Amino acid sequence: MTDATAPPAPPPSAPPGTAIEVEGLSKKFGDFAAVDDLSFRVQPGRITGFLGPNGAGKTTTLRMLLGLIRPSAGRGLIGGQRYADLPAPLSTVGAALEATNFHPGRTGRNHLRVLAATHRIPDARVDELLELVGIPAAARKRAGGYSMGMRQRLGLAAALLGDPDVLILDEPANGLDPEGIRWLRGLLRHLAGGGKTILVSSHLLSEVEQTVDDVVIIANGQLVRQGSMDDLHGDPNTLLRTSDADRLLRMLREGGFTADHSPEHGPGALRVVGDDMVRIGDLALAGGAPVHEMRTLRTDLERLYFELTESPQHQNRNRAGAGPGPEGVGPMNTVDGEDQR
Ligand SMILES: Nc1ncnc2c1ncn2[C@@H]1O[C@H](COP(=O)(O)OP(=O)(O)OP(=O)(O)O)[C@@H](O)[C@H]1O
Repeated sequence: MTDATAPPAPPPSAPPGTAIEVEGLSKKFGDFAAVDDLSFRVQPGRITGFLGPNGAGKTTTLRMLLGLIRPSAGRGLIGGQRYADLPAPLSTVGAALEATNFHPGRTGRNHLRVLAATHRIPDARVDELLELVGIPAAARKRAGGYSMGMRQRLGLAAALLGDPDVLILDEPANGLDPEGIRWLRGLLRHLAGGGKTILVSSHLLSEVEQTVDDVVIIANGQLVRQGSMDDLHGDPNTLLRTSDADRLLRMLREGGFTADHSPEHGPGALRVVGDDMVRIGDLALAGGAPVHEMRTLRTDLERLYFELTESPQHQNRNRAGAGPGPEGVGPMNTVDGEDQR
């Protein structure tokens, strides 16, 4: 029987889950603004990469979100509340900030059991999590002998102990081998699929590129870009190579495509807006134009990331005057390249 006086159910479009909201967050250490008027939102059910070069202010931001240090201005909210005001922090937010803060003489399993006991979580949950993070046997050894990757896995298990709605992980892929990174990707995808809100920091876009749905990119404590990975990738184009470029270009335009010569890709190259290769290929075949190459052109994200975070405006304050960045990619490089896949 239904109660006619009951409040109506929330509309199905209301996003379930717990969002993270960062509003004008700042942190000064003396005169130094480690985080500077930073605002962004992290959506439930999605994995968000929190990206920025070393020293950009990622850890400081996460520490403020978790109430470990006090903001100089602004606030970080989890489900609309400051961390300190959460009635059930362990089941709201799980965090793994550093992979080193385990008692070296205690086994990983005991570490989790102690943590679990203080929150009346049964030991069975500990064993379940050790299975989940892939260290059921190793967790019976002392944590002091753990590799970085094992400490990361144990930290993740600790973060998941209270089955929280929100996961905040600082550089969780550090110390994991490629197989471990693939495993982590699968686990985070699974957790986000269950509605969890996941914020993962990294100083490498390439490390999280295949893992995250959204990105928040910061440099020198300030926001430089926020959006989905699709936004970051931009619209795909198609590169075509032919021995009869003028003719094929005419045919493509008559077929409704926006296209042009692309001399930077060599002789006979055409760039077509969009990636409808079936229609493009059919058009070329129908017109009898030989196609020697056809592939999708995408923004080179690694270059874009350096462009965003190392532009003259955002050049890393910790490396000012230190010359160009990794592999000679310096602030003067522009984002006109695409990857070759
Ligand atoms: N307690 C502190 N006192 C003074 N400066 C600090 C303090 N904590 C952090 N900083 C400085 O604030 C800046 C941001 O540091 P933070 O650790 O937040 O960067 P990060 O983006 O997490 O870098 P990384 O990727 O290297 O971990 C750095 O220049 C750092 O030296």
